[in-house]
Amino acid sequence: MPSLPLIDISPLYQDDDDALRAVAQQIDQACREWGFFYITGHPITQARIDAVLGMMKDFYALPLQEKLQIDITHSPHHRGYGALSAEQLDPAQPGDYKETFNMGFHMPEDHPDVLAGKPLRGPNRHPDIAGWQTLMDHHYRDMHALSLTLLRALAVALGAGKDFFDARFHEPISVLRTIHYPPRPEGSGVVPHGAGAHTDYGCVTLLYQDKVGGLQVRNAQGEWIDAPSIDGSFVVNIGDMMARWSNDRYKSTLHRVVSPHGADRYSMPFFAEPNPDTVIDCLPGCFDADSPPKYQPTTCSAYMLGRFAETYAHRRTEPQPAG
Ligand SMILES: O=C(O)CCC(=O)C(=O)O
Ligand SMILES: [Fe+2]
Repeated sequence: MPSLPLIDISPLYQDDDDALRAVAQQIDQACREWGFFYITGHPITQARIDAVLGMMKDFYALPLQEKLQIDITHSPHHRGYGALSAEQLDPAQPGDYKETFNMGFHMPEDHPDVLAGKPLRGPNRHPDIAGWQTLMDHHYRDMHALSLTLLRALAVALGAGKDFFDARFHEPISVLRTIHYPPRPEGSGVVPHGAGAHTDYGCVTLLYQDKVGGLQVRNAQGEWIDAPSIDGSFVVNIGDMMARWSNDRYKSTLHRVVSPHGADRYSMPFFAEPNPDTVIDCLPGCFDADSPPKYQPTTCSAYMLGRFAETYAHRRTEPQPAG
């Protein structure tokens, strides 16, 4: 069975347009066929990943009451700690057997957008662990930079001009998330879902996963294939907003996480999502008379809020922030 493509993106750091086009061509093919691929040759070091993993293990080991000090269900900006079952990625299944920490693009309480109640804008909420905030802020900035490097290649691949996404991502609502999947409870006969089958909502996701395994991707034949961890890589996948932007030229592919057996699993997706007012409309090179635009234009924030309401129970009942 063919496995997911692996692309070395180091040529993107050469400041050479031919090298950019060569990588863009490989990414284009991977996004049309799979919507999923691995990248190597990126600048995030193993030492950084290990530092973040160490911090997150300390955080998840805290008593629940302490983690709930930054409960995401009390955050209009969707930041902080999500307890087991807070998210239900597959609405046909029970809540996901995982706990999470979400952070985004930090905006202080007195920022005009926050005062105006713009959705998904606000300050991050961090646990009180020495060194946590400095490390996570640093990692968020580096993952944002990596996502922009990839988005330049995607823009070239889509014929949009290499800077197309830069202006749309200068104050993004991208989310850095850490996830802990506890070992599944044995003996009850019920196997919980680590993460139910879903597509991601944003543009691209860059995922670090540890060696435990469990990520599965649905291929074009409808079969679930394993996407195991590969040393030094991130798994990259296209989200629904990019599928809309590209008129489904690029696939937003179903994936899920099988709850681990007898081991804790840790992962870290970075969801690249543009500035909230960005209009998501079919790109000029992605439609013609034979294949007209399939989707109505929307904005990034309208789209995201709609999707969160489908997967977080507390977001269906709470009034949504205006804006
Ligand atoms: O933890 C993983 O490997 C994948 C998580 C995921 O798909 C998500 O959070 O959207
Ligand atoms: Fe996902």
